[in-house]
Amino acid sequence: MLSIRDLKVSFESPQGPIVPVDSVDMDILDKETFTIIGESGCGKSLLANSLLGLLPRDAQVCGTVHMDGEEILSLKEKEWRKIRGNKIGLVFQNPSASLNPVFTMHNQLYETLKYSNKPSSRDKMISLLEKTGIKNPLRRLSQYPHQLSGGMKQRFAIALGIATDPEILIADEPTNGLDVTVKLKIVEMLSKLHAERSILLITHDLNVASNLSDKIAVMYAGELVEIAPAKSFFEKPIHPYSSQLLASHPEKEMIPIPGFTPQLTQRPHGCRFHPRCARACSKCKTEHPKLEMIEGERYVRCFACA
Ligand SMILES: Nc1ncnc2c1ncn2[C@@H]1O[C@H](COP(=O)(O)OP(=O)(O)OP(=O)(O)O)[C@@H](O)[C@H]1O
Ligand code: NI
Repeated sequence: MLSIRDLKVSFESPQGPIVPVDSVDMDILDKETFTIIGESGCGKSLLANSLLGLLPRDAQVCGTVHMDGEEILSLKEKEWRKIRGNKIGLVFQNPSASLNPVFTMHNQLYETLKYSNKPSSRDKMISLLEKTGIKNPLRRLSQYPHQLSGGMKQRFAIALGIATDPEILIADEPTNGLDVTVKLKIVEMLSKLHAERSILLITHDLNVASNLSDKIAVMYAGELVEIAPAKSFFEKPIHPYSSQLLASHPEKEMIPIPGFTPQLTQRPHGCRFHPRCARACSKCKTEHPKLEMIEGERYVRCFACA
């Protein structure tokens, strides 16, 4: 459904070009929940935003993204607007900041639907709110963002994301900052939506990832280092970074990964993870591994594992 090849996002910097997203290859299938995990700053949000034509002005992007056979990366802004919302929906990372405080829920939904030429009847709006688990939808429609709790705002942000019935929904940290009970409810609601469309989910939360995903991609220093079906990934992560990331989780052994993620201007030669990797050999210090298929459906970027 969405096929990404050799996607790169780069910027000019005083120290020369930096490449926060580097040579990403991945496919998101129909009705699949594809989740990207990885430490802060590894390039997850820039990757997601490049699929929406929402990169900062000074970003340079290359590679290809095909959606249902059509290349979308090279589209002009006017054409992007037709895709954004209609074919690709977005749940903003921070609903408190993205919801307009002077508009009621009704107005915001109305604008979103009108913008993409979708019917904006009250019944349609009520069913969207019901679908995202918002109780008393009729009363809620006349309220303003400040009258809603954090969890309710997040539900509403998801309602806006799916309002135009996109084929794929991109949700960047949809449970960030929510308390545990609210988070669980949002996860439950997202898993219901999952049957209807593809979802690209970005999260730091490994519980959320394991509950919702069909596939997991692990990103490190701008590159995907592992792609695997979620079940086999959590049973047996293969890339050393993946295993260390899982082990560093508070609910697991909580063993921190030694060292730091490299700065964008000082990425190590060879495998980008080698300075932090317990299994690194001399080849890892000099040669750059490719993402290779090792078992059906599993891809790993590692000399020690391939
Ligand atoms: N406009 C920009 N100009 C230069 N560098 C940028 C720009 N936007 C982001 N970056 C850099 O690109 C890297 C990746 O950023 P990105 O926001 O994609 O990370 P992330 O994986 O989503 O992190 P987080 O988990 O904290 O949200 C970061 O090091 C960031 O500093
Ligand atoms: Ni991010």
